[in-house]
Amino acid sequence: MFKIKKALKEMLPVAKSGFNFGVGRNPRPSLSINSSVKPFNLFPSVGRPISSASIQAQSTDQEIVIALGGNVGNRIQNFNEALRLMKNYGVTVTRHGCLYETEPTYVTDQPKFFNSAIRGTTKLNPHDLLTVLKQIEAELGRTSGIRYGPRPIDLDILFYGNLRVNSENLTVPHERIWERPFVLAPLMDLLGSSGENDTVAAWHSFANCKNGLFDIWNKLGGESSIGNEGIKRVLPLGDQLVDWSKKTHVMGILNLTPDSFSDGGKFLEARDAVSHFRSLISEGADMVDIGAQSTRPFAGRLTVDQELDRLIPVLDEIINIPESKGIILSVDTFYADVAAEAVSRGVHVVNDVSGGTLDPQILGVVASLGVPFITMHMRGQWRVQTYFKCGHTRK
Ligand SMILES: Nc1ncnc2c1ncn2[C@@H]1O[C@H](COP(=O)(O)OP(=O)(O)OP(=O)(O)O)[C@@H](O)[C@H]1O
Ligand SMILES: Nc1nc2c(c(=O)[nH]1)N=C(CO)CN2
Repeated sequence: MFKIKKALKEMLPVAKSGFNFGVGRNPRPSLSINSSVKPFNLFPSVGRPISSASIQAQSTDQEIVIALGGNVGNRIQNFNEALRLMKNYGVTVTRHGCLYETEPTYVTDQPKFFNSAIRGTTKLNPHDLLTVLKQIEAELGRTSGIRYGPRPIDLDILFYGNLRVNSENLTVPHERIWERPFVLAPLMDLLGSSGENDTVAAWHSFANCKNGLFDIWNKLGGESSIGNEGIKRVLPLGDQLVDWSKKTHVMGILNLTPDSFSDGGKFLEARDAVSHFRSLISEGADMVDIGAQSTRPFAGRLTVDQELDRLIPVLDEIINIPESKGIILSVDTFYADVAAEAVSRGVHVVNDVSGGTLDPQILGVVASLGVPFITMHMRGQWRVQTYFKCGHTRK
């Protein structure tokens, strides 16, 4: 009872004020969300149908999965905008699936789709969530077109807590999950290797197979179908769409440091560094990671300015040589300011050996730059990494 009251109290401000449609570049029409529970048929995955009293308990956070698809306009911009709006309107995104480029199904004479899925939590009830998703689709320019035809964005509710919903305008789990590789592939990215909690166990149970959703996915081809069957795992980097499923990509390392293990001191001069960059490319590197700060044990730490002084002259030369066209560049740094400067000069990826722990600004900065972030794990403090052996530390 306490939980229900608390949940209703938490929902009240939302219900009173509506969601913040005014935020962002364009003023948006306001949508008032009525948080009261609408009538719908509920059949919990296990056990008896839920009574209306317990329906209200769903206004506490529920775990949900939403599938995204779209094949009209700037697909990545539409996905990003849909995610931003979802967050604004009451969905907390907790996990992102990978991004897939997929051949159109059902109606095949239309452009390729982007597909992905997110896992999140929401206090919106299922029908209010559907209303919000329809509103976002409309805001992103979706108009009623042909069934299964082209659209800037399609947002489908795959799962809502452990509930089954069957109403005139909403069916959860989504009816066509089971036949769609473009839905199952990103859904797999959102699941742990086995049931993580009761809600995820319920999602598996909806599949009516011994190994739940994993069996359904494997029947449709599973991981080995990615890259072959009209479904590619992709990542937009600058103006390229990189297909990660086509082959193993090789990353070359360019250390602009005096003291790194393998090549310290060899490429301090810009001329030598650029020449090494060229030879990495000629030997088949698809990506080059450029770092000016040594993170080996006992290395002294450079300031932002010192790191930039080493990095920028080399970076500027590399960006301007023809060989760098089509090559993915990453900057190996743990400083937010170095990451921002490198990206402004054309670097595609930020690679942080400290996983965001040495400069707390870096995660927010990289998020606002909108570039991929490689998060590395470092054992213990930088200076003592080698002392972490078999779980013991030495002072
Ligand atoms: N789980 C669900 N998620 C989203 N919409 C749903 C769901 N269940 C039923 N619907 C209903 O389906 C209607 C049609 O949805 P939509 O226009 O997205 O169809 P579609 O994209 O052409 O096909 P599909 O939903 O199979 O991908 C929606 O207006 C909505 O009322
Ligand atoms: N590959 C792919 N094909 C589709 C998709 C989609 O998201 N991806 N959505 C459709 C409309 O629901 C119809 N066909």
